[in-house]
Amino acid sequence: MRYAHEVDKVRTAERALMARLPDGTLMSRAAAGLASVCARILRGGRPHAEPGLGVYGARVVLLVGGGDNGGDALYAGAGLARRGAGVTAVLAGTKSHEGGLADLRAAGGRVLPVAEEERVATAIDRADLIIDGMLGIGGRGGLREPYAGLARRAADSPAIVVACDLPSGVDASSGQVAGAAVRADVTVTFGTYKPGLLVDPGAEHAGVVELVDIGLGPYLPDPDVCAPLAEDVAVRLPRPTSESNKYRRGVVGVLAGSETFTGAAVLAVGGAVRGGAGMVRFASSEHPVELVRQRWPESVTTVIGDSLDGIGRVQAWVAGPGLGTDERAEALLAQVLATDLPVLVDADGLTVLARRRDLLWRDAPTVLTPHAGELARLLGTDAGEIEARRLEHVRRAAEELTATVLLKGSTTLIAEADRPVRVNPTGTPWLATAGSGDVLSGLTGALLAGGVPAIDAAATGAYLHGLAARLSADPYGDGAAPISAYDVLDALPEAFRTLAG
Ligand SMILES: NC(=O)C1=CN([C@@H]2O[C@H](COP(=O)(O)OP(=O)(O)OC[C@H]3O[C@@H](n4cnc5c(N)ncnc54)[C@H](OP(=O)(O)O)[C@@H]3O)[C@@H](O)[C@H]2O)[C@@H](O)CC1
Ligand SMILES: Nc1ncnc2c1ncn2[C@@H]1O[C@H](COP(=O)(O)OP(=O)(O)O)[C@@H](O)[C@H]1O
Ligand SMILES: [K+]
Repeated sequence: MRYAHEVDKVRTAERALMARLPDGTLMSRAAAGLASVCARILRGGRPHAEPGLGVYGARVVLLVGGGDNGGDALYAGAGLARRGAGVTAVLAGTKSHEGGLADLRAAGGRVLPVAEEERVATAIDRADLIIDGMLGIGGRGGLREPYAGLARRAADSPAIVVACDLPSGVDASSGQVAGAAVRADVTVTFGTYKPGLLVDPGAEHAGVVELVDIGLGPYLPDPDVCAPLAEDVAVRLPRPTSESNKYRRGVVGVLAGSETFTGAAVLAVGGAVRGGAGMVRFASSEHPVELVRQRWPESVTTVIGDSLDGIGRVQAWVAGPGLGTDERAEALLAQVLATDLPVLVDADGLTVLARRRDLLWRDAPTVLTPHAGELARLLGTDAGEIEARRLEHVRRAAEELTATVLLKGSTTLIAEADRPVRVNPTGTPWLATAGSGDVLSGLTGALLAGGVPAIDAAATGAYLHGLAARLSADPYGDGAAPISAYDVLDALPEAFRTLAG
């Protein structure tokens, strides 16, 4: 698991640790870690194969802000200068860290005030590696000048950009980017991950994130956000044993589809079948039932009117994809939510819930899987607000709706009240294709029916779904192609194997 802490918690832990250490120890640990990652990059090691020219003679530019983030960059620059790099510090703050500046000068580094525009521009354009030390966890809001201009120039340079602690302009606690921000190839972060490095839009500005241990661990409280690694997810996968039978593996009920929308039902049932359900019971009107029977003959289907009576026993429900939003849909959804079973509500089901939030007053686990537009309807705000501050909104939704909320999008987030928000690390933008969300609902429903707790089912479902999409869009890791929701379904067995293997 990768754990992330918000700024106030990082600062409290840093204070507690600093009180036990000689002055400057933490900064020198941070700077040494940063310098060693930069040296590795210059030598051509992972994660970058280029430029591989070594540290000696490499042209390194430091973008230095007025705070301690600039101090880290200056000390790291001094370390690289001592190994033979040609280091130029561009001083962009109203002041600069004195100790760091003295160390860089003593190591033979060059210093340029930001006002020397032409020389600064030339240095950035010719750099092999740029360290962004403008703002760290002290940054607030979008970058102001001259930082914003330097960030733009760095983006146009062919140099590898390494962010110190976090890309300047990214809000450390939320991942919000309010205006100009640095786009890094690699971010070297200190002590713990920051939520803004894991959650978009911040995450996509951070590139590959490397954590440098500065000894903060024992002083950090529970994390605010965490991102599971493959092994964390693998242990949660339900696996059949010799004791298993189809009922014990979990029977999932799927209430989806309507005369108008049939495809969503076929895809949701497919997700449940491929998600490892022992049996899928599908309830809908005539046309979708006919199509599901043709495509998934292994499912048990029932044509229903406005009652679910006689469907048979299930251990969890998936309700909503293609269901419609009329009174019949509302009545059926109400019946599902009146059970004491885990229920996942998606798509049209969420639109119905936006006007019937009372249906969520229940004791059994409820998982909601909205995209930003659906969550906006549920919370009475607009999708742009949600996209800009995903973390805040997914937390708010989990609390207000008393449910496990999986917010889909460029980084899928999963929240439950009083627990760290989980960030899904898999996925690809190619997944943004109609119907792929229906696959996720069926898949997650199968995990719920298999007895996986709601937050783990949602996190595991999102992980497998994103992995299947990657395997299908870019199976050889050498170039991606567009995929359909069906391709995601077809890649699910491979995703399970990859994870379990
Ligand atoms: N503490 C420790 O033990 C350790 C800390 N470490 C390092 O310290 C870093 C935190 O350092 P920090 O607290 O000095 O804040 P930092 O991010 O450098 O700059 C804040 C300054 O920027 C300014 N500013 C803010 N927003 C702005 C904007 N949008 N656009 C332009 N300017 C803006 C703001 O100025 P103001 O607006 O207040 O005038 C403020 O003065 C941390 O990330 C890590 O790298 C490591 O060494 C490990 C040990
Ligand atoms: N920019 C993106 N990057 C990665 N994944 C994305 C992006 N946008 C959407 N997705 C994913 O694509 C899927 C789309 O689901 P959804 O919006 O419900 O579509 P549908 O309702 O048509 O099935 C979700 O799993 C979502 O997380
Ligand atoms: K930075």
